[in-house]
Amino acid sequence: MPSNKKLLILPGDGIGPEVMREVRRVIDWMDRRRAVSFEIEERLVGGSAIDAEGMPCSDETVASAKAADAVLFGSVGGPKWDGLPFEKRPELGVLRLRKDLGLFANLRPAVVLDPLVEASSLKPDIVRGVDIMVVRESTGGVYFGEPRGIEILPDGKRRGFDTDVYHEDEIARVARVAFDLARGRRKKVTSVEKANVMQSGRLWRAVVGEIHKAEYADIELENMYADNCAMQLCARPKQFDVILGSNLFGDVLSDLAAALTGSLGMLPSATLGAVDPVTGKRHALYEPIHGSAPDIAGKGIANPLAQILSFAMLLRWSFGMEDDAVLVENAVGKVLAGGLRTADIMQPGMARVGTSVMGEAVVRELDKLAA
Ligand SMILES: NC(=O)C1=CN([C@@H]2O[C@H](COP(=O)(O)OP(=O)(O)OC[C@H]3O[C@@H](n4cnc5c(N)ncnc54)[C@H](O)[C@@H]3O)[C@@H](O)[C@H]2O)C=CC1
Ligand SMILES: CC(C)CC(=O)C(=O)O
Ligand SMILES: [Mg+2]
Repeated sequence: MPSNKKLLILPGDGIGPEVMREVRRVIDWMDRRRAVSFEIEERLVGGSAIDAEGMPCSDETVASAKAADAVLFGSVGGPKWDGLPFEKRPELGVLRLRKDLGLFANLRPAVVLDPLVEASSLKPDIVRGVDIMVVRESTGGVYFGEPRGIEILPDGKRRGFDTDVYHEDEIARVARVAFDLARGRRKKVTSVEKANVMQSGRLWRAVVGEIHKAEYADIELENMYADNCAMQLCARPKQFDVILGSNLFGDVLSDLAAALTGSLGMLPSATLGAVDPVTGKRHALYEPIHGSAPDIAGKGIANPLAQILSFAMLLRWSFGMEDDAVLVENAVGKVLAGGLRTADIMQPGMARVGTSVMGEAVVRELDKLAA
């Protein structure tokens, strides 16, 4: 008996709708071939929502996201909206969804797939076998802290300011997510901050240490300054298992980790809320870690694999469909092993393809794997 899963799809701007089109092929395949039926609603978000609805994320969209079993998100932003006042920018669409749905833990797996070892800008020996989970806090810190602004001083000069602020409970809950994940992996958490120069970083280190001591003595905890972590990610990435960081540090370090895998176009993510003790459900949003890539939007060359792998994370984390999540991941692996490459991961001797051909190839591999 097919079960209905409510899915809200928000393609967004730039390459968002282009890569989302390829995920729709995978969803259609799941609908056809597996015992699952997706009830899909699609809405605008980001710049396209500003143009049509006057705001980057309407109350109706937030309500739909809350009612859905999961949200699949593309990306927002672009030069067309760069001149808008700060409080009207497209990026506020995704920030609002994270905040209003309580999506505090952003899981960003950076896995170097064997066929792409040579696609990384780092030496093969350095990146082969890298498998890192970045856990980024995603509803607090400097992206949300008040006060913030740009003020004019008496001398006519401008002064810009933001506030990096964390309550200890915000640190504790995301730390538990990281430690729990590490328990199912290689049992190591590297917590990154700048405790040497930031008060919020001092609190971060203290709280993570307390949670570790009280609840996770079986896990190795390493504290590392964020700047050192950036260097270590390039020099010796295999030392890392789970990296835990604030909204800002997790954002920056996961883009860096993406470079190890070959491209930003390869990294999916899941942003999860707390499990409701009554219903056992949680809000969740799945998105690639990349943005709207205005430099390649409209050219049909964007890599859709991060978006497709985000759908695999959705199957795993929101719908408990582990086998199907692995099936999608294996299909992606097969396509790459077969030599197809979008421009961002192109290597000598491989076949360069566009966004649609890559999406079609994933569906063909799904057919073969499921035969
Ligand atoms: N969650 C979201 O919606 C995010 C939105 N943004 C927004 O996206 C816009 C562009 O930001 P950028 O800093 O340029 O970051 P970006 O991630 O959009 O692009 C950075 C570079 O990576 C390349 N790239 C990204 N995704 C790719 C893919 N799937 N296939 C091939 N190449 C890919 C781009 O072509 C570009 O050269 C901005 O408005 C930014 O605020 C940025 C990050 C996240
Ligand atoms: C709000 C986003 C544009 C921030 C970002 O870069 C991200 O979440 O990856
Ligand atoms: Mg980012």
